[in-house]
Amino acid sequence: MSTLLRKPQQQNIRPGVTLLHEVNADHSPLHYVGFKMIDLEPGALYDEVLGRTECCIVAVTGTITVSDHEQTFAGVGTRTSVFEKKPTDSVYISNDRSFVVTAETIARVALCYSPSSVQRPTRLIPASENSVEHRGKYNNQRLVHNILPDSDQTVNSLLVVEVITESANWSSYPPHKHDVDMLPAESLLEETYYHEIDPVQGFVFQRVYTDDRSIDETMAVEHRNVVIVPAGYHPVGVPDGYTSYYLNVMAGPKRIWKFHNDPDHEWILQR
Ligand SMILES: O=C(O)C[C@@H](O)[C@H](O)C(=O)CO
Repeated sequence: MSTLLRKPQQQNIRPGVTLLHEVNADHSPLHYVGFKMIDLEPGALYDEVLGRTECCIVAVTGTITVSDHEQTFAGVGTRTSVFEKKPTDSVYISNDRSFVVTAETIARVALCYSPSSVQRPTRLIPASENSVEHRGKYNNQRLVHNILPDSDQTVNSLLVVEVITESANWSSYPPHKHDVDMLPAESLLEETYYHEIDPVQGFVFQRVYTDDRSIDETMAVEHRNVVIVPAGYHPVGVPDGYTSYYLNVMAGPKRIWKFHNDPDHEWILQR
């Protein structure tokens, strides 16, 4: 049985609010990354008091209002499906603040957390600020929406990115890792993958493995599953006929994404 694959739970935590995933230091091997996925009915309300963690609230689908009790952002969210392949809006809330999310429509909301002690301003991250990249060639093509890339210096630890991989393509490939704090060669970043698949009965494969194979899990990942990457390489393969979406949350001791390709497979890039 996999220790890194999480299936969605259906826990009703407030009226109209369903918790699908909760990944934190109590329930996972991760120390720097926390993650929740919640589904909201129209009008439903989710609130939270942040301790020593910062939070990026991603309107994955639907439209929400987000308030930190000082500023309120209405109409947050741009799409009804992640497979519309356009960026969405997010809101950054710093540590030692509280927030409330209210659903204007049916909504899927990702809450991405990392430990933080220095307060930063609350910030709307509009879809228009996401840099969009088309990466890879041959059967290695994917579309990337950078929500909080390492070039954005307005937050303390969090890195957040969305990736859409077309049918019969690979992403996070050739396999790369970022699990050693050895800059400038490599940074240490833990990571979570929240997956969606179109159509929903599909699956993708994700392997998480280290050089010494102390971690080596190959998972059949279904719609709305989460994969935890405490360390190691973490490529994703998408079967023919299906499109993959995932939302990555990364954090570590230093806020820089410096990865190391698996030397056995780096030749892929030379073609
Ligand atoms: O380029 C990709 O295929 C996406 C990955 O880089 C993904 O965001 C990741 O693995 C981050 O470490």
